[in-house]
Amino acid sequence: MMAVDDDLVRPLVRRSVVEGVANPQKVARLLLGEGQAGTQSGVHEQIVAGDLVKGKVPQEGAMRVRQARAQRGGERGRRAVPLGRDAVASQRRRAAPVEPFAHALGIFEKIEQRLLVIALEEHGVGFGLLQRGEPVENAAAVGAAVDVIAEKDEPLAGAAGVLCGDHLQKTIEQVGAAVDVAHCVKARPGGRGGLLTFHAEKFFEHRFNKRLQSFYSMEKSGDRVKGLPRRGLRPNRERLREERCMSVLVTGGAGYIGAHMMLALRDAGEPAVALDDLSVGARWLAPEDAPLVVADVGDKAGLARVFAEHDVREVIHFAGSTLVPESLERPLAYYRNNTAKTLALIEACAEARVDRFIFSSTAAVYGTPEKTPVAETAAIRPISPYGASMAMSERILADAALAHGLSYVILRYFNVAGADPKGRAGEIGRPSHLLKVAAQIAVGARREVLEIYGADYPTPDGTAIRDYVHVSDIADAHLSALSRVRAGAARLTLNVGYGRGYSVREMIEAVERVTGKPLPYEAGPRRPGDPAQLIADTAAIRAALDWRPRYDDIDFIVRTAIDWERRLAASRAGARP
Ligand SMILES: O=c1ccn([C@@H]2O[C@H](COP(=O)(O)OP(=O)(O)O[C@H]3O[C@H](CO)[C@@H](O)[C@H](O)[C@H]3O)[C@@H](O)[C@H]2O)c(=O)[nH]1
Repeated sequence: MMAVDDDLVRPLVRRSVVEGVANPQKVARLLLGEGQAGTQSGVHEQIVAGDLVKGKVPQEGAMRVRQARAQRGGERGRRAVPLGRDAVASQRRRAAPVEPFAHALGIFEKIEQRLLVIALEEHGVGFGLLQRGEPVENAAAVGAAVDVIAEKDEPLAGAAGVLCGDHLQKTIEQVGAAVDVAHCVKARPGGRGGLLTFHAEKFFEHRFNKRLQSFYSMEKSGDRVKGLPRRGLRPNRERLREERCMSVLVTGGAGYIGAHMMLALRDAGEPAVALDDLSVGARWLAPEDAPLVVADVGDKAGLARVFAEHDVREVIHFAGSTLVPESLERPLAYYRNNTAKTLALIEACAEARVDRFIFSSTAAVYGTPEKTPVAETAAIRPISPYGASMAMSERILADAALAHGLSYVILRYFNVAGADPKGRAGEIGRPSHLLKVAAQIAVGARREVLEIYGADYPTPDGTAIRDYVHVSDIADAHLSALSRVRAGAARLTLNVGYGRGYSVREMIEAVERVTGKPLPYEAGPRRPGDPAQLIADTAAIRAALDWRPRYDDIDFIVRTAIDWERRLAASRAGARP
């Protein structure tokens, strides 16, 4: 592998077209037409020239380049193979502008290479290939996002992966730990010598829209897509490029679900900014490498500043109060935090250029549904101030969307539970959620006995049934919703659940299975505001979004909650677990 000359790389990167071709012989083969078709010779010439300047191109490779150019003839052929920096510079000056173009080298199968190229072009993504150990700063000039891809089976120091925004200052070596490994089927991050195998399908799934994904699967299965040229779809590049530079605003980004959302966005290579007043969340819960604005979500002037400063066009709104029993004690706080502040946020969006909105709502808007599983078409009859405050916010958003051209997805989620499987985030404090309380008792962080709120419900074992959804799946649903609003105008309200429920007793049994210890509990009276049963009808979300839950396994959910609680218990109060 050869190092690419910085002076050469920088201007090329600035044009979003770096071909850090590792091996000049490969370049030669490409120019000879033996490799991937469709090369942009301007780029290759410059890179080859750069390699030649360093005197590292094997004679054979240089010869073949010469031959190739000679065969093509023309002026470019005649001035091929410059031998000094001046020649490189002059060639660089004369080189015609080139289209974004890339070779994925060895990471992808051929078909994937081509599709990757199409995808990157499609999305106007600044794209570059850097050498092992090459500082990523060389690519920083591209702007908001750079995809860095190294060769297959290359040591982790030249890791394969997706980088963006804040990672740009890191070298590829450092990136070994920082790189998104979510889309890698095999990864040993954090150390030298590991291998990352890039999982192209996952990459496409998360990064690109449905249309492209289906194109990808059809191409992969060998089908031709009728009416589409083989080199793909012609997008509005300007718009796509613009989108790549924006940040997604995550309100409540230092809270339980918001922090998972920030992680999911980072894992997907999406620049994001968190906004949180830290009343419930904590600074250390939000990813360290993402900006966190400490502000009130109802402060319109503050929001306008954040929108402008971070070029926000999309908002994912989590900030608010979420505890059913607390809402009965402090209803006005719930209407202020959840309804009035959401109104202020939507007003600020309407006044700015923010036109895509994902709203985290709740199954509590259904109250006690007549039918279970409950579909989105069911009557909205909340039985707690919490549910009512969120139902009002939903209505405000829907009305504002019609009048102000907002595109939105409302996600009504059922019982969020568990913690990040990698242990990076989880629920903190002493909220009243069943699994949180049970996990705290199980690890000794709470001394009391778990109280079952009602054992006389009309359910098989008498205890209330809920549809528990892993928090990372909730975050993924938001990512899918984001893709959906980007794909075109959307006004969708969708349940987020797995479509099956567990009773309180079944949850206790799951905790006992995972810990291998009995959990002390006793049955008490019903808790006001609790319906007997809440299970999602998931048909709508499965049809509307490309959301595929990854953690639909109650023992896994419980295990992540227990692991998180153990981390918290082991750390000193307030310290990062
Ligand atoms: O110590 C406890 C805590 C809870 N429960 C029961 O466990 C079930 C789940 O309760 P909890 O975890 O407090 O969640 P919910 O009250 O169902 O509300 C959650 O689920 C809603 C959607 O279903 C979300 O909107 C809310 O934000 C979220 O708090 C309910 O039947 C509770 O009565 C107990 O029996 N003992």
